[in-house]
Amino acid sequence: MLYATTTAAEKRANLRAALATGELLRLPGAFNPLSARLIQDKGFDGVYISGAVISADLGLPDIGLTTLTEVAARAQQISRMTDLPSLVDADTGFGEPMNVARTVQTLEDAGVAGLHIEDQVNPKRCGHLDGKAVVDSDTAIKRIRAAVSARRDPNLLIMARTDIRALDGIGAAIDRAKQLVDAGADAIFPEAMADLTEFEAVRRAIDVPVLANMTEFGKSELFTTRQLADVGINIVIYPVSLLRLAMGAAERGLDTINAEGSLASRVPDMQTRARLYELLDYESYNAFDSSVFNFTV
Ligand SMILES: C[C@](O)(C(=O)O)[C@H](CC(=O)O)C(=O)O
Ligand SMILES: [Mg+2]
Repeated sequence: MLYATTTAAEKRANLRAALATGELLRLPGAFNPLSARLIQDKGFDGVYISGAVISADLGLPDIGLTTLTEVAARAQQISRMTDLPSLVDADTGFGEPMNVARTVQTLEDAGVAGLHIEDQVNPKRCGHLDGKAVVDSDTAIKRIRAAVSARRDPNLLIMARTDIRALDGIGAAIDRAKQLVDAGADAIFPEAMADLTEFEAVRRAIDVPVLANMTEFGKSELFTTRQLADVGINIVIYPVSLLRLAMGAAERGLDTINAEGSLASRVPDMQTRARLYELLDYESYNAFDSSVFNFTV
């Protein structure tokens, strides 16, 4: 009832332990706190909190318009609704290295299990679009050093994302990944890999966990969990997927009202009231106060 019973410290320790098994962890993007409950209910290993989704949710493009305060507030709302560890997208860290340090502490306070900081210049953009620019190695390294030195819980996972592949190729991505690991990154997010062999090359070059971003309509093919596990990937995210699915269904529903004058034909596609209440754990509220759940669905 009300929120997760697992503490943030336990979730971070759990994420570390899960990564240590070497198994591929699957983290769908929770587009709201309720969807985090669904992700947990379906047996996934964690939730991803996407910057693209937080922006889109506000009706904004993913070009660095959201603030640390907004991202932390959403990360907290989502994280507290699940016992699973959450991994949040901290974009470029919201400023200079000192801002990165403050970002890490703020997101740590929000209860996330991990976060990633990327090496794009500000204003950033989606990693799967053309026209990106990245900062030099020195700046990228400073961001990660600042992030690592700022955390208070040593289990908070600091992941470094590099966007350099799209600009300078896979060789540069591997070099940068190594530098970021040397700077203290606990894991690497190589963005916009062209194919599986590139994921494999990054995997071979470093010995910390590697994340694969299976975002749709992007630069990477949508590999299966089997394919990713076979090349040694440790975390796969589906960052915007649930939002895309939900918005696709919403569009079709609105078209149906326009075309048919009713949503009756769409009811079979909908989550039922009973299932929603199950996810909300409505019954526990009734156990707390028996006047709450005195009806049938
Ligand atoms: C992972 C990502 O950073 C995100 O914000 O979810 C995006 C996803 C997307 O826009 O498809 C990304 O830059 O890849
Ligand atoms: Mg992002």
